[in-house]
Amino acid sequence: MESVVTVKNVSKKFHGKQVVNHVSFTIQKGEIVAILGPNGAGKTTTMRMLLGLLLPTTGSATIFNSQPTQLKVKENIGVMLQEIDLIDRLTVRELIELIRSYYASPLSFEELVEISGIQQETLNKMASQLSGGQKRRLGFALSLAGNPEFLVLDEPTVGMDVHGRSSFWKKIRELKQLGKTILFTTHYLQEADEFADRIILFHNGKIIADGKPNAIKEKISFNAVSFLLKEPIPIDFLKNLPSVTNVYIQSERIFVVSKNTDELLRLIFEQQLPVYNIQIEKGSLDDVFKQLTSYEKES
Ligand SMILES: Nc1ncnc2c1ncn2[C@@H]1O[C@H](COP(=O)(O)OP(=O)(O)OP(=O)(O)O)[C@@H](O)[C@H]1O
Repeated sequence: MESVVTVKNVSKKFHGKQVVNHVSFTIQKGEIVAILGPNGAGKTTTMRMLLGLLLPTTGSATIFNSQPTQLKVKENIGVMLQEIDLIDRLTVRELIELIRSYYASPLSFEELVEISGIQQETLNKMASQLSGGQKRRLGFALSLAGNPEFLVLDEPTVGMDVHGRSSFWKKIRELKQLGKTILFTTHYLQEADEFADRIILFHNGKIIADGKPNAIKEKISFNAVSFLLKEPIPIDFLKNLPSVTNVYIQSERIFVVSKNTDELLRLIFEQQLPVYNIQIEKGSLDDVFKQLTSYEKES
């Protein structure tokens, strides 16, 4: 198998604070990989180090076995960051043509408009006056201008409406069929689950899971009993019950994560805990993500 990306033991400290902590992964040709994690998990920082936009404190990152800053690498990757810098006083049409002109074998103007879903009436608008969703489409078109082998997309669908998202993912699938390698970050767990071949889950600057969406869900899925309280119960009391691995709160509902929910239910009834509206929860990736985010709020 041919590696497109190799990240080895990469760390980053900002003002003494470790935001990426010894991260390593490789990406093979043709893979679609999602980097998923709560706000501040270190996803964008890792992506910026991978692209050579930020120097790692330790470790190294290569693309096509070369430094990411080398021209031959840059020519072969398409990048769409969260903020796109748009040159003032250029229309969408002019901007696409300008970026195309930097490449020896660019995709045709028509192909870029078609793939990115930019509407004809948008082409003559000033690029700086586009809506959030239109800017993402333009960013997508610009990232594809050089017909790259490797695409790096930071939160690609933010600001897109439902129709925009579904046509975007349809195009990503077509690009995969052409053998392209794609790395994207997302906050939409469903998108990662549905469209990625593999998910790398980040938390607190570390990779906490890496694998196929199903395997990840299996690995980190959990069962919980959730309920509302008639009167307060100390969180520590719940945390110390047998089989309980975590307790967290969402909108007044207490979630008690347990390896054995039958046993937990028995204890709740036996000890006549002051709870009502009891539910059994089967954890999904979404729940795990919320759980991670709630850890963050606690810390
Ligand atoms: N240039 C910087 N200087 C100082 N701290 C930074 C800098 N860039 C990022 N950070 C901090 O590093 C941590 C990780 O940020 P990063 O943007 O990589 O997270 P993320 O997982 O991409 O989050 P989000 O989903 O919110 O974009 C955060 O605490 C952030 O405040």
